[in-house]
Amino acid sequence: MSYDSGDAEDDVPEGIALSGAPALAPEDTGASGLTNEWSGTRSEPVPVTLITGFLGAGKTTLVNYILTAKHGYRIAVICNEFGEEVGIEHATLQPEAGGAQALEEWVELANGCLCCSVKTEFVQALEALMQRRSRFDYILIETTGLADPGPVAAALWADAELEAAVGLDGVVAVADARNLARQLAEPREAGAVNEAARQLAYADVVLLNKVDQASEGVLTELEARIRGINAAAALVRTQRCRVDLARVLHGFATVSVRLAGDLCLGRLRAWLDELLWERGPSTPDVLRAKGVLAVRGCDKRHILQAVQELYEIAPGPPWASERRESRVVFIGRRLNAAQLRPWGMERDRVLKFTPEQAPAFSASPFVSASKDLTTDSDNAEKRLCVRFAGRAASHESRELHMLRALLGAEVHERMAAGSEPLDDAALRRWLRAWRSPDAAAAALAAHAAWRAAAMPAGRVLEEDILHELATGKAFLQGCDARGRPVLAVLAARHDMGARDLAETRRFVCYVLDAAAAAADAAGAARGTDPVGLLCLFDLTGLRLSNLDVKALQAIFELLQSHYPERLSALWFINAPWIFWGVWRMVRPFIDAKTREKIAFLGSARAPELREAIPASVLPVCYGGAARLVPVEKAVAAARTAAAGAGSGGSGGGESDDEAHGGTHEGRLAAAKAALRRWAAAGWGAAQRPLRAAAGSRPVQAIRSVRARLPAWHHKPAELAARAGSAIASRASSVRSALASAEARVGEVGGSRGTSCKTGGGARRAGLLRRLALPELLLRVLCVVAASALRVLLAARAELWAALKFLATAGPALELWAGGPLGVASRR
Ligand SMILES: Nc1nc2c(ncn2[C@@H]2O[C@H](COP(=O)(O)OP(=O)(O)OP(=O)(O)O)[C@@H](O)[C@H]2O)c(=O)[nH]1
Repeated sequence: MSYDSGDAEDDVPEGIALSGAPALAPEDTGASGLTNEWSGTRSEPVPVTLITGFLGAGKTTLVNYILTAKHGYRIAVICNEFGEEVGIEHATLQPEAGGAQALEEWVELANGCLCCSVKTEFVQALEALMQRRSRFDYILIETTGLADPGPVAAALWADAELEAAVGLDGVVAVADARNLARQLAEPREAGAVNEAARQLAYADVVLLNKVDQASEGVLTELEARIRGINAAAALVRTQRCRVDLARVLHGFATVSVRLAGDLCLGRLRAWLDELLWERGPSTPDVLRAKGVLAVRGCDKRHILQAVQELYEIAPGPPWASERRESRVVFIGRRLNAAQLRPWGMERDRVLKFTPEQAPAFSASPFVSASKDLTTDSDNAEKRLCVRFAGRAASHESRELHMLRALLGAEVHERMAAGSEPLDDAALRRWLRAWRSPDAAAAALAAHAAWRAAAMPAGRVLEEDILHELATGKAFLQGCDARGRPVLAVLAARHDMGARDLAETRRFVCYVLDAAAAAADAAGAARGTDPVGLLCLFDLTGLRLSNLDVKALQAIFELLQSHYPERLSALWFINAPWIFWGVWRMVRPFIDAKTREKIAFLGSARAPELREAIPASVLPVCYGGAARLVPVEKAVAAARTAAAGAGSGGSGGGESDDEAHGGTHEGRLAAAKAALRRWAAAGWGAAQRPLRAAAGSRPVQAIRSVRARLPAWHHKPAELAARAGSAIASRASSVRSALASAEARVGEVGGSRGTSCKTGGGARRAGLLRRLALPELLLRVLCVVAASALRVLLAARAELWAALKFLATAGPALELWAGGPLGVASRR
């Protein structure tokens, strides 16, 4: 559809839409109800409709129907057959019924399924087809009954050239009313979702076909099941796939609009907001708009770029001597004269449209997003985002849909129980990490099972990570300039000899859960998806005893398997030379995507830190003004805030100290804190004497101490102040345990024989501790060895000369000595 300009531009009334594709008269509207609005301009993308459906559902019947209906399109069909039956589909076309009149190209792909084994051939076939682009207006792809439409649709985006040449117009799933229930019930291996469900999940339109073969009751039931799998798809009952083709083939139209004179930018924006955001079944569906604008009071041209709902208006080069006018091309569906004319014909509407007339739009967050983008016209990254956001969004929503359909109710329940509800943002993270709905669904199911087993309480309890918390090595600050929660880890406070790897893993989960919750809260406050976290892994003062390959591997393994896309950046700070050996061992276990997020900063005062993190969040040790916030304190504060919000603020006031102070529990806990203080050298050291003191029930004794140590044990100052009186009053048993433990410490000393650890672990720990002591010596030795090597290398020329001299002087010396040297010397 287009509006023609006539011959002379000057004859054109101001604001009339001009040029474009040859128009079809209303009579060209076929019985199908479809109006051909395809402009035929060669550079525009060809719409592609993917027809999917289980075996025998009626896909070929639909293709036949489309080819024989009156719609004016010239159609290319790519047909995928399974096995060797090439030619059968083509033969089933019905020329006697006027069939194939619209058929311009027929490509068959055989010996495999489009979504897997012949994907490459599919892309090649499509590319070859595009060489003959002028012969057709539309492409239909009929998949095999077993194909998964996801990978086929994704293949259209596989290659930049193809992406520009074709556009996925829609996915149509044909469902067989007679057999669908049975097809959906077919079990698949390892809980996989069967093909029929996949096809429905991916569809934009579902044709519930063969309605003549099912009762009304069955049809209603099937409709409910289809809605359960894909509520967003249009659902149409059909017999022999006879459907209003406007619901299946949409087609794109191109309308060019020209407007002489200057535009008021604010009012144009208001109009665009309405056009792009207020979409309805009968309003224009603009997929793309681009053009040049003459803006009132500005000597520069303005460039309009719009992709689906997002648009950008950026200043371009200045106007020269040519006439100032605006020209815009709209590409989309349902672009007709009546609805697009306001922009062109009713210039008054654009020019006289007051901002008050559009209050609904100004409240829209998207409007402000658009405005943000327009203010930063030089930002190429943003512009790129705008350009591709629309297409990416539709692809992603399709995949989200699929992922939701693939996940069972059990996974949803488990995730909710594990304090990880599967909202859209969470699903998007898993999709981005695993790249396909299938892989994401499998990973999510495994994750939900892991989390249910690892955290039966739904979260890591502080009492299960007491030793790790006591080290005081993890801190959760506020958010950086990009809204990323900042996590700081002081690696020098990690003691490999004293840690228990299982507890360290729990601790990592605790910290990541806290950071993830902070990211979610920040996202919710902004009204956007949460962003990832920025982790500062500070290696300042690292010693051999802090080097823990397994713990580092555990961090990356957990991040990759259970916290996908939660990490935005990981900055190692001040890595000393001893770290590089460990890094070399850990690096192969880190996937490429995570590796890209890692950077090494040479100093705690690196400017990157101050650039990325506001001073109010950046700890003092990195040049900021903030205090380090221990992660458990951040968690407690978040919980108090949540409890306050939940109970109107009444329940959040009581601190842990107050809760425990004065009670038996409080005093006992204080006594344990004294134990902790006494055993400040590490939990491992505390366990040994305690075990000895507890006599025959060491495990129970240790458990009871661990269980009773409250989360607030990390406040040594307060606890130490109370410990004396508490021990004196009620906790006599603990005191005696302490006394005997202290006595025992003298006897046992560093005895490894009484360690709670397994023999191998304890020996390693002891070895490392011993290694840690002569660390300086080791460093000196290394330096000496390196210097010696350097001297040897530098003196190699002299050495070589000396050897040559010996070789030549040897015979002379022999002569002088009266025989071989050896003989001479023996004599
Ligand atoms: N009764 C009835 N039969 C139908 C209907 N639609 C299609 N059929 C018949 O169902 C059979 C299978 O239809 P096709 O269009 O070949 O199905 P298909 O999905 O292409 O089959 P495959 O290519 O094998 O996956 C044919 O005999 C059609 O005539 C319908 O609405 N009612």
